[in-house]
Amino acid sequence: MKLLSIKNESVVYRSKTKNVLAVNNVSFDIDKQDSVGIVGESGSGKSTLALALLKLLPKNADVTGEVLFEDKDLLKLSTDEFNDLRWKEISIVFQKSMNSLSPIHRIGSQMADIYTIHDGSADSDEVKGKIINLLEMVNLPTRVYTMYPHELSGGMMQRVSIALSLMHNPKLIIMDEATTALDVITQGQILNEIAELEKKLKIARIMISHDMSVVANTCRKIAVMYAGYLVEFGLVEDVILNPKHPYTKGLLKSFPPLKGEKGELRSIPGYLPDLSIPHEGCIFKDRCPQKENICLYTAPKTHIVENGRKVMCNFAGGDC
Ligand SMILES: Nc1ncnc2c1ncn2[C@@H]1O[C@H](COP(=O)(O)OP(=O)(O)OP(=O)(O)O)[C@@H](O)[C@H]1O
Repeated sequence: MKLLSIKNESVVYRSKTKNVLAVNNVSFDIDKQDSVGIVGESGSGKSTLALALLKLLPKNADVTGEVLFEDKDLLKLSTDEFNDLRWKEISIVFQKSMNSLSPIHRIGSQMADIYTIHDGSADSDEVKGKIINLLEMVNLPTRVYTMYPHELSGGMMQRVSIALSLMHNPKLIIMDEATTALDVITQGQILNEIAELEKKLKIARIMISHDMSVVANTCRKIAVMYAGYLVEFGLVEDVILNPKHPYTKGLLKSFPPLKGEKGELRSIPGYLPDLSIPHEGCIFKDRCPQKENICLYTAPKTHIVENGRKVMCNFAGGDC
């Protein structure tokens, strides 16, 4: 059953000197309890896409399209209507979410304050019980309740951020590079915990990551973004085992393989194009090892190939 449907979402950052088309006509759906990882190199529009869903973009960003969450178009909600929904229905964890906490107040009291903003009816014992339960859920000891932010390690801090995001039982959680800054062991532990919590709490997840292997190991579907476009979307096993877009193929070669022999890693030559300059033909043409003349002048359509998989390439074939 569909939870979120992103339809033709575009985001332009406007300034006096230029307009940056950071997200270009992106569409995909997320089912209830589904998990979608968004990958792509730095500057490809991953965070902009996700922040637009939560109305967290700066004022110079113009968002168009539709974002249907259940039946509500998030882009049309008033600020009050949206504030009601944020944390209760959709929440987000950033790489450094904990930086927004006060260094001079204990974790427990800050979590309680955040809890009561959205549910003023709960009494203080009830709130404390709920918070200690949340801390346990993310494998933190009860003593964290009385600790200050500076007393926690990076992994503990991200666990507190995850506990905060789960506070009001959201249906969707967005993780924007939430475990990137952690060491590999802590990252692995937290990702496993998240997978278990999702099953238990029936939550869907959007996971933004530079790291293909993190997405491959923790998500059911993958969305590959390049220069603001969704160039490939599908089930992780389909996309990883049989990538169809040349950018996805390049991206996969630049990460160690998940299984089997470790081959030579190759980065994709060239750079992202300047997103403030209109382009002709395929956006990936300057870096594409498979380009043909058609790619120089014809913008590729998004083809639907199999299992709801989408590929935006002139040579993807299938129905469009
Ligand atoms: N506030 C802003 N004003 C103008 N341009 C912006 C703004 N924020 C982002 N951009 C531009 O939008 C494009 C997409 O940026 P975005 O941060 O969404 O990419 P990303 O894939 O999430 O990158 P990263 O992985 O580095 O976070 C980039 O060209 C970026 O320079």
